[in-house]
Amino acid sequence: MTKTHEFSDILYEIKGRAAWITINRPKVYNAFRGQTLEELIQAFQLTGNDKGVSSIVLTGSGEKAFCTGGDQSAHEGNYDGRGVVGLPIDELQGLIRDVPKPVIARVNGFAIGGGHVLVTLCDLAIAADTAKFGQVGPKVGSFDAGWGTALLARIVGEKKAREIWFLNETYTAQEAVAMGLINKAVPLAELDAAVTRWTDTLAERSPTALAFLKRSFNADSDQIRGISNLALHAVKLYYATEESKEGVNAFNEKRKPDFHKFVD
Ligand SMILES: CC(C)(COP(=O)(O)OP(=O)(O)OC[C@H]1O[C@@H](n2cnc3c(N)ncnc32)[C@H](O)[C@@H]1OP(=O)(O)O)[C@@H](O)C(=O)NCCC(=O)NCCSC(=O)c1cc(O)c2ccccc2c1O
Repeated sequence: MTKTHEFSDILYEIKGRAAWITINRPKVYNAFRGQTLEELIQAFQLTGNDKGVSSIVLTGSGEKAFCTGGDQSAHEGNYDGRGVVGLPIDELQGLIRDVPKPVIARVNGFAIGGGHVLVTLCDLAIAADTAKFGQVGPKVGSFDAGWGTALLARIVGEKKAREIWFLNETYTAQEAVAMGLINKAVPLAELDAAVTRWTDTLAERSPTALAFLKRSFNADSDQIRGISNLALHAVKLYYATEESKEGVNAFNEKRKPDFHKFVD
């Protein structure tokens, strides 16, 4: 059975025992603005309370992007919504951790910036072999530290995590499997079938056992929440600087940033 709910920036569908949450802003490569995060938060709350749902699939619409993080066209010193930096991103990230059901990232294209952090936070991740992964913070005047750095380091190792954040290269789906960031890469045409195999399997498992297992994994890394919170307030201060604004402006003007004129 497929049930749907009405949103503007996302799609929310129940397929069998799985909730599929799709960021639906393909023109900006599924970047999120304040409204997108409000809707994602609502959708995760809906699924959390739905006893008929065994697992949650988070994805992006189209074939270009899973999610490219904050919408840079809605970023003027701060983003356009509520919360510390104009995005209630800490609430969404907390919900992905706290919802007592496995969350699967279905990575259909670029997972960049805040989109990369979402993949890091999801319990499982499966990607099309065309997907690309990477961090851009120091290129665009931002950083999403805490879950984005410390949890990433637990997953891929310290050296790799530092490489990802400092050099801002993009990585293929195969490379993401090799570093442990995602579980599996499959041809794009087989992505939905592969995700559905996992959601069908999860639907056969004991929901209570899954919930306790998720909580047990979380308990071991939950102090990272404090680092994330601290970093979010640090980013707010950073966004007020000309150095950060140079990164956002350069991305929107499609040019290379020149950060050194602000720090030399
Ligand atoms: C994803 C890319 C590597 C793709 O590059 P490519 O060259 O293939 O394509 P284009 O660059 O031309 O992009 C196509 C098209 O999409 C638009 N677009 C892509 N990403 C965004 C975006 N994030 N916001 C707005 N628009 C976007 C692009 O402008 C093009 O539109 P046209 O109309 O010209 O066709 C590359 O696009 C890329 O690197 N994108 C990422 C850009 C980025 O800066 N992302 C935000 C990083 S910061 C962040 O995500 C973030 C989020 C948080 O929630 C935080 C919370 C707390 C602290 C920090 C946070 C934070 O840093």
